[in-house]
Amino acid sequence: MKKFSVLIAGGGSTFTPGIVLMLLDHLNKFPIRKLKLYDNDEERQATIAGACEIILKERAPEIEFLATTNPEEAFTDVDFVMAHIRVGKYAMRELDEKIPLKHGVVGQETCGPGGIAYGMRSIGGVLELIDYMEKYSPDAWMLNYSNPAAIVAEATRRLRPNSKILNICDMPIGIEMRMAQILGLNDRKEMNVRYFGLNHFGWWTEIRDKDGNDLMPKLKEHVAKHGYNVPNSADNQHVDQSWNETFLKARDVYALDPNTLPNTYLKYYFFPDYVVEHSNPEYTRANEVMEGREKFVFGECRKIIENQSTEGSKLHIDEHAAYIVDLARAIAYNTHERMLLIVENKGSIINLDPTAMVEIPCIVGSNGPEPLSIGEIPQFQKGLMEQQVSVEKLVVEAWVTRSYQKLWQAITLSKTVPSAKVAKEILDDLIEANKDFWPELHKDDVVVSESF
Ligand SMILES: NC(=O)c1ccc[n+]([C@@H]2O[C@H](COP(=O)([O-])OP(=O)(O)OC[C@H]3O[C@@H](n4cnc5c(N)ncnc54)[C@H](O)[C@@H]3O)[C@@H](O)[C@H]2O)c1
Ligand SMILES: O=P(O)(O)OC[C@H]1O[C@H](O[C@H]2[C@H](O)[C@@H](O)[C@@H](O)O[C@@H]2CO)[C@H](O)[C@@H](O)[C@@H]1O
Ligand SMILES: [Mn+2]
Repeated sequence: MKKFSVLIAGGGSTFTPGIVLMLLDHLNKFPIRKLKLYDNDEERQATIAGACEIILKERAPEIEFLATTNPEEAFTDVDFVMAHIRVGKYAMRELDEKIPLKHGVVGQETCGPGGIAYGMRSIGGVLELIDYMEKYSPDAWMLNYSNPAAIVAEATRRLRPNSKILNICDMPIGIEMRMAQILGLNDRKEMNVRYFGLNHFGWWTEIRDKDGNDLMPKLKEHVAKHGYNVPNSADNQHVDQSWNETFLKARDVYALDPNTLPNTYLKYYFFPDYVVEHSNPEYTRANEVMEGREKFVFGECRKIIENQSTEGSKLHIDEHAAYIVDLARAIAYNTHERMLLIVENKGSIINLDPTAMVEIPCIVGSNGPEPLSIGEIPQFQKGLMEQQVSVEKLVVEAWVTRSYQKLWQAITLSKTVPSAKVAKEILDDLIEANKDFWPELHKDDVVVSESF
């Protein structure tokens, strides 16, 4: 069996140790000969890499390991790049969340103005990774889950149309694992799903068991009462109260269209007033993550390095992340696995822009994804999606043309923002905060108005 060389780009990520443990747990399905970590922050990556090296020595000493900040070393002789970078790190996530909130607008990592700000930072970072991959390992595939995946996907569609990048999100997987628990199934793979939308903006339209029985009625009954909250959840990723609130709020999101089951992220678009009322502008999700997951993961890695052993380590496998192995296997072994990916519409949704990047089921094989046909979508979703697709396209247009005007339009168009005036105030604050990361925007086409 061929063994693969894998590069994790964003090696210093809080998710890296969980993903490395997951890869080691799946070596029988996806054998690895070389595992490399790449990051542009040497110090941050060193802690994670120090621990990963010991984990590998203990569990799979035959795998060659390297951590580097040198792109040539990192990207040479690689079959798969697993990309999870966060340009600007948590310090910038905190501002993405707090700046809009200061203006009474949803402050969220990937939705609304925060997601737009993050997108303006991520585009350059992900393009850089693609260029390194194509230069040093032109046959490699990039499995990208760097956020905001919707904007990153639109940018790569437009600026690197022939690149071998697959954009994927684990939110539907996390929700499907909860659905399986609600239904009393052992595995989400016992369900066949139909789903359509954009990243962090979608709906399940059909869920059946392997015999074709409709599972939606039982799920709807649960979601109408409890959202996606499940007693004694096996989910070890979402212990924070804010996530439980998000899973519960899905019952109100569901009420908007009881024909479908929603992605949890829709709460930011349907109930922005509720979200703002329930946010603390001084303490957001970024603060929770910095005090929670980041401290925990880096603390555990330091202990492993200090003890030169993983004995007693509380780091756990990120079982959610097994979807990355499914995706790599689909490419490597032509498995034709059916997976939700973010791909160019190209007529899959008949009544939507063919160039929109949509999240839909695809059959994945060695040549990449073959999107399934979705057909016509209802007016409600069509209206919402057209608005959100336009936001995402305008952000990429703003980045490409360095246009303040386009970015102002993008923020104004977001369903989370009440007016062009508020959009402009948020934009001006975001520009100041992001001056080390965004391209400089020109105001050539901006008309100065004193009337608002
Ligand atoms: N698609 C999904 O469903 C999904 C799920 C979980 C996390 N994520 C994403 O994964 C990423 C990592 O999340 P995290 O919370 O662990 O963040 P993190 O800040 O802990 O890690 C990100 C790492 O990327 C590095 N980095 C930033 N810019 C870089 C560049 N240009 N080149 C190389 N490295 C760079 C940083 O130094 C940092 O070590 C984020 O983009 C997050 O949104 C996506
Ligand atoms: O607020 P965070 O950093 O905890 O989470 C933000 C991410 O949330 C989703 O990813 C979840 C995923 O749904 C779940 O299955 C598990 O793996 O944990 C992830 C992180 O908590 C979302 O899909 C990502 O895009 C977000 O970055
Ligand atoms: Mn996601």
